[in-house]
Amino acid sequence: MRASLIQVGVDQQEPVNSRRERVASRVRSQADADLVVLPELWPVGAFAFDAFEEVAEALDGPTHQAMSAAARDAGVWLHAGSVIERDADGVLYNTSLVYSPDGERAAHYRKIHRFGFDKGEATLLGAGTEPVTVALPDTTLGLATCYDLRFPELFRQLVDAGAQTLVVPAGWPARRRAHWSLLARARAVENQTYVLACGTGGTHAGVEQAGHSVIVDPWGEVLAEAGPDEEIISAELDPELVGKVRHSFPVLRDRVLGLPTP
Ligand SMILES: O=C(O)CCC(=O)C(=O)O
Repeated sequence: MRASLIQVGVDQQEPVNSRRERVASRVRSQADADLVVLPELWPVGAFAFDAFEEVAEALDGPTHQAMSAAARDAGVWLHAGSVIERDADGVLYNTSLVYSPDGERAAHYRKIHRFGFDKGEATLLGAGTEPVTVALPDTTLGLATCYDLRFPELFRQLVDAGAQTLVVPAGWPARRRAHWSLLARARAVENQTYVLACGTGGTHAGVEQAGHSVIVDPWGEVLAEAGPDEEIISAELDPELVGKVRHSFPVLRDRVLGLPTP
């Protein structure tokens, strides 16, 4: 199973509509992949808070239209990264979208852990409340977004629900790049899963992005890693490797649950 991560360079000089078309054509260029992954909030930029209201869209909005068509044309499963979603009550969310190869939206996931402490996303957006897994023919995806990467309990919940490939779109800042790379590998090792961590490149809203998207296998080996700018990385995933690693080194079996509070 071939996975491609498109590390989109987000430049605010590029109009959102142009970026949508450009990214859709990059998705179409990956027709030899089974699964294509895009980053967090690539239409607007994860730190372009001032633009969130303006670009907010319904679940069937312009990004949905473009990504559904691109997935169908390429014949791939597409994790289309995330958009600023506006729901029927006017609440905004950071929402990831997943499409099947026939262009149907297979799932959406509203980011649970909002970043910014008392600023930015944490004050502008509503919080998701539901972990989401998506069954593909060869693997089950567990969905998380950017700051979620710091919360291992969410990933354990996804693994308990059957996730074998954890997908993490992000807009991670360059100044904490070491955390990004470390946590992506840690989530793979501790959960014995593939991790597909897809960030953005370039600089937007004055925040230099880490880039360095990475594909990690269930033993913690890095199969592919991007540099800082727009780039596509790919790797072959062996759907049987998750089971093999869990069988030969059965750490998950040794979990001790329900310990008393000290
Ligand atoms: O946790 C971090 O250091 C970065 C998180 C972030 O940028 C985000 O969730 O948008």
